[in-house]
Amino acid sequence: MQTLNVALGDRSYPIHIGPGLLGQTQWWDSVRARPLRLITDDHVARHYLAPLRTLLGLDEAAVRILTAGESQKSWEQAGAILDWLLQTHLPRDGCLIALGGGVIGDLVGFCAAIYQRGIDFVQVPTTLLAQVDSSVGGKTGINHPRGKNMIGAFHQPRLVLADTDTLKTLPRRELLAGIAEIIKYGMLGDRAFFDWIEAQLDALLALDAEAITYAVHHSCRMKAEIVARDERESGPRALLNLGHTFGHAIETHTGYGAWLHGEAVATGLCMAADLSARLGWIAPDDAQRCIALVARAGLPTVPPAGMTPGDFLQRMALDKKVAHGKLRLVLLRAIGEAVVTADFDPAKLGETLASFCSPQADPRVRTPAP
Ligand SMILES: NC(=O)c1ccc[n+]([C@@H]2O[C@H](COP(=O)([O-])OP(=O)(O)OC[C@H]3O[C@@H](n4cnc5c(N)ncnc54)[C@H](O)[C@@H]3O)[C@@H](O)[C@H]2O)c1
Ligand SMILES: O=C(O)C(=O)C[C@@H](O)[C@H](O)[C@H](O)COP(=O)(O)O
Ligand SMILES: [Zn+2]
Repeated sequence: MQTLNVALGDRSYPIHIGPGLLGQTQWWDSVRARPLRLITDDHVARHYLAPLRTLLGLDEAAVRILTAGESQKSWEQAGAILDWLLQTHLPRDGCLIALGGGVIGDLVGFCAAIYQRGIDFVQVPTTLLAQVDSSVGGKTGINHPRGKNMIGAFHQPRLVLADTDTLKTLPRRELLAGIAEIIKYGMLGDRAFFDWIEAQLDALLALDAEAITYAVHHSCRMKAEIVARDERESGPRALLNLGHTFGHAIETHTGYGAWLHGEAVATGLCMAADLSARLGWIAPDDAQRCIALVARAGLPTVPPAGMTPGDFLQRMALDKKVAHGKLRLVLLRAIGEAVVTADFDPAKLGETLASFCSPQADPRVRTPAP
């Protein structure tokens, strides 16, 4: 078991990572005595709800089980949860538990941020993506038909409990989605980690315990350091958005759910690498290396059929990183060195979009299963 700390003064919190944590009581000492409400989804509940309920002594009325899926990150679902919290009289010193993937974490975290102007919550991430990324850092929110995560709040959890054993029941497609965010960390800030992912990809795909624990720990360490420096994304935190301006455009275009977040980010990473090479900032071979790693991981490397450069530009214009009317992108100066910049030739962006949206997509293409 390993513990990291997200250093944010009096809002600092631990991230515990390791196998078997969900069966252990000691992690709950700081919240156990408080009024608790647990929210999860039906897939996760099947595997992990009963033992946690017993451990925490929660009765049925303290638990809410949602239908799994990205469409739950909505105003309607947030409203329903807030109604339920009021109906069940959760006081301000209560605490929410988000048991599940990034959808549950983002949605429950958002409800915690706004319920009675903010209450505590705990992240219990059960997907690889949530363990390496979404459970840490306090970005919470919901989607809008016009844009991904457009409504939300920064609200840090009190505790993150990442039981790596839960990944054993994760569907393979969801495992791959998590690997996309792991590749992102290597590309944006740590070339040695990128090399490690290339070397250990088969071990990660086989859920080798040592490789998975290292990947979760290293990713969380990178994210915790960035978040501690720039909690509200006024600077370097935007590096964590590598691949996301393209990826979010795909998710919004496809209506949230047809493409998993990690799949859309995977394609976005390829597009960011390609554009960086077209700008002459990285060698074409390095861009190819990034795309090859994404493809080897069984992730898509081009956008959905029929999505046009115009579709991208329209969606990207609403990206949250737009400043003074200018699109800012996270691009590469090298593998392991990303920058956030508005200073790129838009014609080159057009070339990337045209090349990736081409109907004669290149043979690296792999689109996600329906
Ligand atoms: N807040 C952040 O910093 C941040 C970072 C990255 C992604 N996100 C958000 O996270 C969301 C994606 O999260 P996700 O990829 O975890 O998807 P998800 O929450 O939809 O979970 C994926 C699927 O796996 C199932 N599942 C979860 N854990 C399981 C387990 N252990 N065994 C079996 N099935 C399990 C879920 O029921 C669901 O069907 C997106 O909305 C994305 O925007 C947020
Ligand atoms: O924590 C961050 O900061 C990130 O950007 C992590 C991303 O992986 C994540 O998908 C995040 O939700 C994107 O945030 P957004 O502000 O671009 O909506
Ligand atoms: Zn992401």
